[in-house]
Amino acid sequence: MIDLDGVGVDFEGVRALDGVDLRIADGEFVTVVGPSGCGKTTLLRAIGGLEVPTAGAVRIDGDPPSAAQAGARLGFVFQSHTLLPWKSATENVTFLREMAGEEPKREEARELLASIGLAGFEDAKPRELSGGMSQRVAIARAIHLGADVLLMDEPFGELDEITRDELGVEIRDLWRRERKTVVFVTHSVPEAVFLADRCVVMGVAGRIERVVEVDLPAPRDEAVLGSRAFQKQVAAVRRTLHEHHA
Ligand SMILES: Nc1ncnc2c1ncn2[C@@H]1O[C@H](COP(=O)(O)OP(=O)(O)OP(=O)(O)O)[C@@H](O)[C@H]1O
Repeated sequence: MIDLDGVGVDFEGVRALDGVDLRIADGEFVTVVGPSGCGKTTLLRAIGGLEVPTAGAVRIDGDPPSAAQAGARLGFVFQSHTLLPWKSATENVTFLREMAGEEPKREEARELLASIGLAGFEDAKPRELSGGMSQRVAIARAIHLGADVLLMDEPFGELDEITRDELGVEIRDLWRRERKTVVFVTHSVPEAVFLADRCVVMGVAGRIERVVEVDLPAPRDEAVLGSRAFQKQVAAVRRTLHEHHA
């Protein structure tokens, strides 16, 4: 359980987050959407313990995020690729555990890569991988680390729309298989709705305006993107965003 209680973050006169209350249950997929500068990244960083709140508190299973981080329970996936260029895809997945002094589990890493569409690329170097493939490696790395909370900041932001849609379907599948808790920041309303159980809509000035329960079937494929139910949910989130973005 992730628990944010009255969380505020100030940066030299800028209020990036203001009185944020949010609870995320284990195994939930929550997306955070909102206009540029509304505090999405700051919210994610506060959950991950990378930003210390100036008001309120973040708890992960009752502990501060630093405790969850120390136990390698948090996995980060960011927009730009953070792979080591001289290591293969498999080595990029295993190296964080090796750094922690563990025996590398290469077979496990290879299987994980294959399960997210990288069969045949296990030995490829990052320069041989497309942007979408690199993000798959970064996701596999977070899972291999044993993280049970995945914090994702616009991980598909630099990808073309078709790759984004494909990765969206895959990340939902992976989430259903692995039962991780996912907090996923995005600018894209359709992406936020497609992926989420709940969609946190932020407005200006670092506030949560509304949390939308996404009422779509749990297994989701590309066909969902064209459904009326999906379009209705997207419209509802857009309305909330525009109401609070005068
Ligand atoms: N380290 C920092 N120092 C000063 N101001 C900051 C810092 N980080 C963020 N801010 C400010 O806090 C506010 C929220 O920023 P944040 O990056 O969380 O927004 P965001 O919604 O993620 O934006 P975007 O979608 O453009 O990435 C912005 O006004 C930003 O300029």
